[in-house]
Amino acid sequence: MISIDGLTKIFRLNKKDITAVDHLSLSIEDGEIFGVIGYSGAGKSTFIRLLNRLEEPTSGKVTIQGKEITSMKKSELRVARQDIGMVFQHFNLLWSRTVSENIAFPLEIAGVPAEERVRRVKELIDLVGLTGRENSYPSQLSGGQKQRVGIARALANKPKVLLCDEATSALDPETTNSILELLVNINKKLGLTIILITHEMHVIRKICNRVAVMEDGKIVEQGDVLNVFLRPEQDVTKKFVKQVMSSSDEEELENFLVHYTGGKLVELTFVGESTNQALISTISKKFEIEVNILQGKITQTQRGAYGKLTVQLQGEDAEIARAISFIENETSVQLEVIQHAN
Ligand SMILES: Nc1ncnc2c1ncn2[C@@H]1O[C@H](COP(=O)(O)OP(=O)(O)OP(=O)(O)O)[C@@H](O)[C@H]1O
Repeated sequence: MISIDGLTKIFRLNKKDITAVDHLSLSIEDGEIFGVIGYSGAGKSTFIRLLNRLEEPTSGKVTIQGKEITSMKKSELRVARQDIGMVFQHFNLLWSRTVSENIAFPLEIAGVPAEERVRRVKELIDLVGLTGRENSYPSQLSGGQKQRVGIARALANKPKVLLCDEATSALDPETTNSILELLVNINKKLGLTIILITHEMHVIRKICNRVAVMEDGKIVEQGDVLNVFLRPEQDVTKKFVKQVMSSSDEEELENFLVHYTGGKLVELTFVGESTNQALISTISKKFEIEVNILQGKITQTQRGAYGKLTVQLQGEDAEIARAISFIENETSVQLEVIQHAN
């Protein structure tokens, strides 16, 4: 659907070159929700703006649906952009226009006849859940409602691709969730390909199929969301995964581990299918051991569930060893012995 090849953007500021995006190559499939995550300054905003040439690349190629965006003349680009909707962090609404008029704006520019515009605007208002607010002005709306207008406007010309530039960063956690749900619905209902950039791993966890991690203008790691959660390779990725999986409780637990004496402490990692296995009850029935759950968290991603459980296995050494060997060899749950308790 989208292929990005050697994309580079160098800004010149006070006679110094700043490479915001550095020979970036990526390929995005039709109908997926693809997330790009990185810390501030990694080059995410520049990257997403290069895709529809809101920012002109220094070099490299962007091809969307077989059409090379980067070689288009301005007039061709104007037409191609109707297939690429964009949602912004700060909504970018027209403050003197009502909700309906904001959504109708791109239709006016595309020369859609008035009658069809009215019909299409109504459809979009229903789709994003703004029925009843048609004649409100942006200043009368909550942040979440403003973003719904932003999304409806981006969808007006029935694009094939939706670019989301930190679309939920200005929203509180609850509103963020409702906007993320809306994006998933739109993706499913319309089969739209969505590329989003964010600095929050929760956003990636909740809605993305695949993720790329960006640092210093480059993609340093990418893959299926579950795989990246399970086996983060780069330090930056590990930090992002921690955003989702660890809590202050977990750090606290480390200090308390010394108090759990006897047996073995193990960390179990459940991914996808394995989260459905009744592992704890199975091993406590099958072996002469006791299983003491110390801490755990299971979280959902678009690719399945992912979770970690810290448990203490108590009993005879040989029996514990048998239980560990059973988990390692006969289940798909991953096990790591944390420490041999005193
Ligand atoms: N118009 C510009 N002129 C000069 N430098 C720029 C410009 N836009 C971005 N940069 C620089 O490019 C680098 C990447 O910025 P960019 O905004 O793309 O990162 P980001 O990952 O989106 O971070 P943030 O989330 O803080 O916006 C930064 O060093 C930034 O200062």
